[in-house]
Amino acid sequence: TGPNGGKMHDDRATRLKERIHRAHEQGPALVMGIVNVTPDSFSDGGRFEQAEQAVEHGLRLAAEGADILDIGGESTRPGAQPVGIEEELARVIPVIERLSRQCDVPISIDTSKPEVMRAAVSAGAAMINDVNGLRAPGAVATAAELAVPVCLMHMQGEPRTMQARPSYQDVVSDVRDFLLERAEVCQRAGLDRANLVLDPGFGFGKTLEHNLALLNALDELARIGFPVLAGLSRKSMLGRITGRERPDQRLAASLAVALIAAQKGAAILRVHDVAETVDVVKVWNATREVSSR
Ligand SMILES: Nc1nc2ncc(COP(=O)(O)OP(=O)(O)O)nc2c(=O)[nH]1
Repeated sequence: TGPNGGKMHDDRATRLKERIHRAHEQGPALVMGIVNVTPDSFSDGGRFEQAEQAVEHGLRLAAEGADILDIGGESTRPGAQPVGIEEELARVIPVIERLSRQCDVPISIDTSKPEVMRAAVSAGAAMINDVNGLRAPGAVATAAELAVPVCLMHMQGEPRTMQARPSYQDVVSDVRDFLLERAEVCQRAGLDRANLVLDPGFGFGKTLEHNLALLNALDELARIGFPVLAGLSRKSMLGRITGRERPDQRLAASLAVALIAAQKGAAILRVHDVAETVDVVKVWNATREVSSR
């Protein structure tokens, strides 16, 4: 990207950082729409069809009111197999390039690989979302160099094995300590504290009880001093509670936990169902304004 390209990214990243902090300090929560560019997320079209469908999906979520679009090329579902760098780049970069040109909703790259972070920001992404908390070699240095908002998420183990036997001394304090330690490491490496977002990682090495304890303690996490991102949408924990086997049957449960997370001070809600979640946040926000008059 030329100098102005870089400038554009900086502006988008700076504006996004400010919006995240406003959501953290005074609400309402921002809605982050999920755009998965993984073979299992679309009908078995080829590479081009996949990118087309992902761009269309992103544009639809933007039209529904998404404040951020989270683009991911590697499934992190329990049991998921890792994806190589070239494959991940081939999936997400074309989508980010097209989306960042066709709509002005800021884009977040959902990746743990430094090379993908760099290429995605060059292609127009304004945020990094790392389920691995920047623990890959070179990830912290790369994020420091890119200087965009970064979500640090807690995961116990790795997607392939994390749900085998999750165990904690005390899940809330263990997760909080991990996130604070990652935030410390990032700040020591030169990341701007104002760019850091923390995420307890619902479903990432947690039993249902662990997930519910973390949801109940979300206000405690939100008081640590960093904006909090909550990713609960359609997750299997909701299936356990409601008996809804299929993710697309979990809209009501997803909206319930989105409201709970918003009320507990989450700054960003990462969801599949953008239009519905935007309405939930609007209704909640309207009641807040009345009470403050
Ligand atoms: N920051 C953050 N990023 C995430 N990325 C992927 C998934 C995986 O969610 P899953 O339902 O397995 O798949 P997806 O939501 O990508 O369809 N969850 C999170 C999360 O909770 N927080």
